[in-house]
Amino acid sequence: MRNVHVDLGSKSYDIVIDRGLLPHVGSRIKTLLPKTEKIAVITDSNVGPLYASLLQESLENAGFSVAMLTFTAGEASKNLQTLGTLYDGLAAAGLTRSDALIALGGGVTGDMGGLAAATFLRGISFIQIPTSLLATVDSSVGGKVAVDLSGGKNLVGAFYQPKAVFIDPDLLKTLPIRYLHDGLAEVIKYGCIMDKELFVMLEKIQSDEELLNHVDEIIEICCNIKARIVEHDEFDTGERMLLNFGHTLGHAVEKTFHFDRYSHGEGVGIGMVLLTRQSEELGLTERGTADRIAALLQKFQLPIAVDMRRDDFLQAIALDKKKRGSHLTLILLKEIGNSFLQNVAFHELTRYLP
Ligand SMILES: NC(=O)c1ccc[n+]([C@@H]2O[C@H](COP(=O)([O-])OP(=O)(O)OC[C@H]3O[C@@H](n4cnc5c(N)ncnc54)[C@H](O)[C@@H]3O)[C@@H](O)[C@H]2O)c1
Ligand SMILES: O=C(O)C(=O)C[C@@H](O)[C@H](O)[C@H](O)COP(=O)(O)O
Ligand SMILES: [Zn+2]
Repeated sequence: MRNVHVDLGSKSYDIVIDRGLLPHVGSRIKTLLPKTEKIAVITDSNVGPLYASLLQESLENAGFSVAMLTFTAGEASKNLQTLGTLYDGLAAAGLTRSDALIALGGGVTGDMGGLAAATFLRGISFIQIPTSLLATVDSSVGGKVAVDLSGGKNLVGAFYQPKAVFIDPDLLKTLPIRYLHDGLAEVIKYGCIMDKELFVMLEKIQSDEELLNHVDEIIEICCNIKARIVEHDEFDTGERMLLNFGHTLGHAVEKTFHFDRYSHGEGVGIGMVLLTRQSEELGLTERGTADRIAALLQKFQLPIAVDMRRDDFLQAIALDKKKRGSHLTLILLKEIGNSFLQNVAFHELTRYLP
């Protein structure tokens, strides 16, 4: 078992990483939330049929009554309409303020379930049980919860920390390869922004099988990086923005293709390469860095280019959450493992765009 503690004062919590954890998670949650009687589990149409009954049984054995709410899998569901349906489900299940919500699934489930937990009855206890690589290494940690608008990614959301994150890496065995690679893009991101050793370790991995053999260690490394950043900057006013490397262009890619062509990790991968190529041209990044990132992404069948024009990027970036008035904060690399924030006037942004 591995444990990563997130130290946020009264909002502190543990990330537990343990194979075979899911069938035993009910008793752990009972210890954590002794006054809770009812738990709503939010899951999607792929993950539900695989794992919901195992979780339900574990929760019921621990004495909870359980309401299961399922939505259609995919980023295109991460919106206000689905959220509204979830609120109706929570109300119909009769949840009270001492009850709790569990998100069982990938980042879409965690982000939307978290926003439901943050807002239903003005906030009920929230637990993350991430099931995709991306959710284990990134989205289940740190408390960013949100849904998309057609105008942009994660535009309606909150900062709402979970009471615990329970990771059972055995669940990754059923994850489709496309989404294993999608999650890897965020792992590569961590390597790029502050862990050269992690990046080099990924460069040495030659197959998906080898990747899965290292996955517990990779999850622990990434959760530790994110936990330390979030402890310093929970509300994304400085250092936390480094976690957004590749996301300004990546979110633009996702939005431009209506959230159904490129997955989040695919968008982030494209964003990391395109931005780093430009910053190399501007003399801000060590030469060869973009090629190195691109080679690593390509080894795991991730895209490194996109059919978009500069105007498409500009339009989509207009609502980026790192924009303050007429300035936008970009995240750039000096070299692999070394990142910095660059404040750019919006009218000068084209210098950084492909
Ligand atoms: N809050 C944050 O800090 C944060 C961080 C990174 C990404 N995100 C968000 O996370 C989302 C992407 O997450 P994702 O890649 O997990 O997407 P996702 O939730 O759509 O999951 C990807 C696909 O894998 C399936 N799946 C998940 N776990 C499975 C399993 N164990 N077995 C079989 N199928 C499984 C899902 O049903 C889905 O089809 C995006 O919306 C992104 O914006 C949020
Ligand atoms: O936790 C963070 O902070 C991140 O930026 C992690 C990102 O991987 C994640 O995609 C996040 O949801 C993006 O945040 P946003 O504020 O740009 O919506
Ligand atoms: Zn991300």
